[in-house]
Amino acid sequence: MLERRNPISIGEAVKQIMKHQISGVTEYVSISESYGRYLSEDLIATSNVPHFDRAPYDGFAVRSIDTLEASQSNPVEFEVIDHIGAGMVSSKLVGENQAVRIMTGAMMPNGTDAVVMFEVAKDYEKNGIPYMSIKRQINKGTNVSFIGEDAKQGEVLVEKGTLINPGIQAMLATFGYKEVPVAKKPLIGLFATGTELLEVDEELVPGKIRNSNSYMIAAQIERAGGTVHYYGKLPDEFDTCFKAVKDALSEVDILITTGGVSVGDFDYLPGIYKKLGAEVLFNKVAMRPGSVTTVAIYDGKILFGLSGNPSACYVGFELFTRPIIRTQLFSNQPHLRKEKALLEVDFPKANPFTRFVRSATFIDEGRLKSTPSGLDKSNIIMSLAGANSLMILPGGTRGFMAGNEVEVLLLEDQVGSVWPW
Ligand SMILES: Nc1nc2c(c(=O)[nH]1)N[C@H]1C(S)=C(S)[C@@H](COP(=O)(O)OP(=O)(O)OC[C@H]3O[C@@H](n4cnc5c(N)ncnc54)[C@H](O)[C@@H]3O)O[C@H]1N2
Ligand code: MOO
Ligand SMILES: [Mg+2]
Repeated sequence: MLERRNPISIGEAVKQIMKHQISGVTEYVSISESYGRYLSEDLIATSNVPHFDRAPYDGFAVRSIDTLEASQSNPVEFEVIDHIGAGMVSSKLVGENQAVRIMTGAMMPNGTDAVVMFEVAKDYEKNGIPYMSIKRQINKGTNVSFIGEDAKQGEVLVEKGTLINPGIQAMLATFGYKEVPVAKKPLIGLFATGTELLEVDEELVPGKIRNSNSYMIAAQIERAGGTVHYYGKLPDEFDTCFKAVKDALSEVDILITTGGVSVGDFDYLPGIYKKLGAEVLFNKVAMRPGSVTTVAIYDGKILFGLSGNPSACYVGFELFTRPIIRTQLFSNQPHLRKEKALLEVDFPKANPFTRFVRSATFIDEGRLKSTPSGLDKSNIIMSLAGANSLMILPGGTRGFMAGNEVEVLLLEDQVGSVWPW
């Protein structure tokens, strides 16, 4: 007899899963390999940057007090007593009406408090001694890059869980991180189930299709920041599937299966969870696509039973698996970022379930707009290629029209959100 399933809300489903989140683990990698990884600790300034006052221009370091009388009609003359470039330190103490010829990046000499750019000075020699003169007053601090201007020691600069980008690479080097604490990439096991599945290099035959979900999910895992262990595809045979799933669970903390999770005669995942003695958190969610998404817990491990239908599988992963992976990457904002966008097309038909329409969201004249990236059916593959977002059309009795404001979940974004529901 057909088992009746009770759909739970999306928010409740996410909440249930997040109760079983797995903590992240730190590993150290060389700075040259840290680009694209996620910080596992807050990045704190270990020193002031710069850690000495320095010149931001090529010119002359002076005591501003000596420039007070300078004007167009009254040039003030300075004796140039030293000459330094970046990396050099002047040993001179600069006195009244003295200056040091200084290059960008060099440390301000003792006694000086301003830099006169070459462009506003006139330099010359008298009896083999270098001099310069200026015709304007320079305020204290002019053209000085002060200690701590860029970062103050002890300041938290980047939060843990952040993707390391080229700018963060520069910071890491600035603060002397030869080895960088990053989140160990979570390892996620993956099976595709279905007797109909062909390998990617097999010829098409009647009734069979190529297994596309494995490659799609593997890429989604990578995009989320994890590593995939692909175990291969399984035929719809209970014993084979049961053994394969059980064995894999001794190797990974998170196991994804795709297919075989609905109420069909060859949908064996529900029976497998039962025989394992796994706790099924839910097996129906009030959403489209992905309503059959099932999540179970076994021995502290999370089993994601994603739908076999490609679009449903894709959406199930992004809503339910991604935040688990991002939490293991130390993110405090593990969910997809939610923004408001203007709908580009009509969806006149109401749907009792909340829909996640694969869509292309773009900026037009300063506003986010969103349009479906293909057919809105759960068995569709082609709409996924152009999807950079999931447009949320809340379930209910009304349809939606072009120009309505809708919420979109951004798939390629790195910021994420704390809780989008
Ligand atoms: N009587 C009912 N039938 C169905 C229901 C229902 O509630 N009552 N739910 C429908 C919904 S919604 C979905 S979604 C699908 C989910 O099916 P399963 O998760 O059990 O997946 P399968 O039956 O194994 O396959 C469904 C579909 O997807 C294709 N598929 C499977 N794996 C792959 C793969 N790796 N790559 C590409 N395509 C794949 C498969 O060939 C099927 O066409 O159930 C509905 N039925
Ligand atoms: O789970 Mo099905 O995707 O609602 O299409
Ligand atoms: Mg099925």
